[in-house]
Amino acid sequence: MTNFKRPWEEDGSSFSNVDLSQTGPAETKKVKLDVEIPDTEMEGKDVNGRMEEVQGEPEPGSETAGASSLSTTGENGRFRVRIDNMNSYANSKEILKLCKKLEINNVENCKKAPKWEYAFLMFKTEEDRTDAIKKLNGQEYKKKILEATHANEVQRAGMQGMQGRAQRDVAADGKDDGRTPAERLADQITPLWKISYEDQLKKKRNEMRKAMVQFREALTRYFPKRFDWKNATPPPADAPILGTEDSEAKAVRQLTWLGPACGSNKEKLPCELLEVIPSPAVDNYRNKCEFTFGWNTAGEKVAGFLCGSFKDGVMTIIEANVAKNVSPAGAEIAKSLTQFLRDSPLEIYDRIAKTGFWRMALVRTHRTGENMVVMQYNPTGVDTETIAAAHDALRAHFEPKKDEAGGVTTLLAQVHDGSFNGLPEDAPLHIIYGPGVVYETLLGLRFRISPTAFFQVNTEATEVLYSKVREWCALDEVTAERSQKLLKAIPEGRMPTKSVTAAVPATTLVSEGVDAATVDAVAAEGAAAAAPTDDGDKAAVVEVLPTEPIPPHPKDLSPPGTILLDLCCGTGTIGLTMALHVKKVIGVDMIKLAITDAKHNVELNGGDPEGKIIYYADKVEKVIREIVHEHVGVNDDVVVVLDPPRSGVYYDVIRTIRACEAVKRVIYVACAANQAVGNFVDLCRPTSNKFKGDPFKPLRAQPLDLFPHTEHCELVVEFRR
Ligand SMILES: C[S@@+](CC[C@H](N)C(=O)[O-])C[C@H]1O[C@@H](n2cnc3c(N)ncnc32)[C@H](O)[C@@H]1O
Repeated sequence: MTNFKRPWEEDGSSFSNVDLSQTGPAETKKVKLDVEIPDTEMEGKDVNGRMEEVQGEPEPGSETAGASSLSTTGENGRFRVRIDNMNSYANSKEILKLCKKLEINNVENCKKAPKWEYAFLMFKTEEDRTDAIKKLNGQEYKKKILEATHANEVQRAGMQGMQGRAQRDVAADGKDDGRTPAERLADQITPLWKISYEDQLKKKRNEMRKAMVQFREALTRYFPKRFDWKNATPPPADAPILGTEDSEAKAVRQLTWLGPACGSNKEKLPCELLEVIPSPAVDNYRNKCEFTFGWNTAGEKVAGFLCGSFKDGVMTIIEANVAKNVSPAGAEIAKSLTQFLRDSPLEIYDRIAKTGFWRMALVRTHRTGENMVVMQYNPTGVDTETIAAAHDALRAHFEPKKDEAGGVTTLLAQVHDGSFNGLPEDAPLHIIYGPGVVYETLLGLRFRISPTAFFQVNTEATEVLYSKVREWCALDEVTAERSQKLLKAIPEGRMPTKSVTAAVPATTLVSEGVDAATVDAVAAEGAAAAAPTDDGDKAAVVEVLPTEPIPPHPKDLSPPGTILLDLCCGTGTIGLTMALHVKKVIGVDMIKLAITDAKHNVELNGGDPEGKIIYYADKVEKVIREIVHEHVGVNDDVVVVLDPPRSGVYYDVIRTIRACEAVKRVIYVACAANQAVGNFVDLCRPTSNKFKGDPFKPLRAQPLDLFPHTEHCELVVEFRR
């Protein structure tokens, strides 16, 4: 049993985006965005909330596409050449070498992403560009004949650069494949829009299955080579460990559950993967959108979605109402924003030239009828009077209709001169009118949402998600288990045949470290759980002899109830929907405004007279140890709900969870299952110096569709140990 390697050591490549444990925090990684909707807070952010750096082609339809794009023309003094029929494996270095060989001078820059079959060269002068085209056109390179042309020209016609290019390019590009710009947008932001919802769900389940296969494969790599894990019988839980155990022996002992687990379902997955729960709302479900400002194909100012990608040289803004997932209220507000932009004397911001004023808007629309707009502008070079006038114009445009259906109930402005094309958490916000926040209801509770706080974008589906999480936290089960223990401890023969209320004298339960109040509370809880619900008067009171102490259940040593660690809690939604059923809720989120909301939400929903709800506004990896140390007793029952951003949590969070013996259940809510596999593996890998504590096992996995028409799917996995 030598040469044992951990999965991540063997082959980083196949798990490059899940190996949080070996490469350090995801914050250091560059992750290519793989989503279509650009505007969920954590979309595009790493576990530390910073923007992920996009490699290669920018996110289609996203703000990033515009931001990182190069000019398709002589913008900013650049004259561009497009080279087609390029071998997709060629890289920019090689192309620059070719230029040198062909004596093409003054190449300013070369742009070529791995899969592109074309490249762009940039020159300072028209002369250099013409010379390059002459030399490159018809040249054989890597067994292909190159075609070099002027990159698309722009007739600016008085427009800002990028949008002017967009107008022309979309028209030109649309001819290529016959799609209208609206269809292109739909393909970008709702790529599954053409297939039936039923087929979308099948496709999503298949993606979830693939992630679970990855998970299984990663686990099997801990076994010794040629170990027949599929047919091995797991050792009994209480089997003694003989002598010292090397890592492979440990893997065999701790992971052999995998064979029977895979054998128990026809897909051979480490646990049952349930069918996808559909979203109650299939269209118009988004309660939040970010609208980009620019020009449409007719050259008119518009607030909508950035369509196309830099790779195709296509950028334009498409009206929001063409997107299937935008709410009607959101589309109406986008229309109103469009009108505002057309009336405004201030220019739209040009991401290439970095000039202009109006940048983008965040729009939140809620079932409560409350709608928020955050209008972002670039203050550079604009005097204070003009800015004050811009605020006044905004107020004058939106406030009169604020009380009408679909009206903007609160309007804010964000000042932002940086290059990040979203709503930065730290850029100043001014409330122009209204409370500066909106409210939403979930499972009968009310939640306040600040502009930069995370809130799930599909409210109806979120209720389904949270109900599932609550169900799998099994809080009732813990109560029932505890009362079962109490009942079992009642001597045989004295057990009544009917349901009983176990009234346990405090003295019978007292054991080391347990005070009488705790014992009474445990007994009361057991009694309540065991009491008949339909036929109260049949309850018999059973007396337990003080001479026959009830063996303490580990959980009974602590005050009754469960501690819920709501890690990455946002505005506190998950924790608060369960607060009544637990003895403590500890929520953590790195966005300060989200935690301010969470605290406010506690008050909004009846307060916290017992002081059992505690929040940390910090990165979970920073505070998890402190939380465990401060709040968790060795015999507590702790359930962790982990709902991190796409890239998962830093592996140290998983290490701490594992090392805390009181954590018996982890409910992992993954918004990108394939990227959560690293965390899944770290929860379940055999015990080691790095990952102390018993491993968890996955019990079941439930996909839920929160994003119809897109490729995203939420996956809830229940882990226990
Ligand atoms: C997918 S959201 C879930 C939020 C919440 N559970 C909900 O359902 O609304 C992920 C949350 O993780 C937070 N987050 C991201 N990285 C974090 C980190 N390193 N530490 C703590 N919170 C983090 C984000 O601010 C965001 O609120």
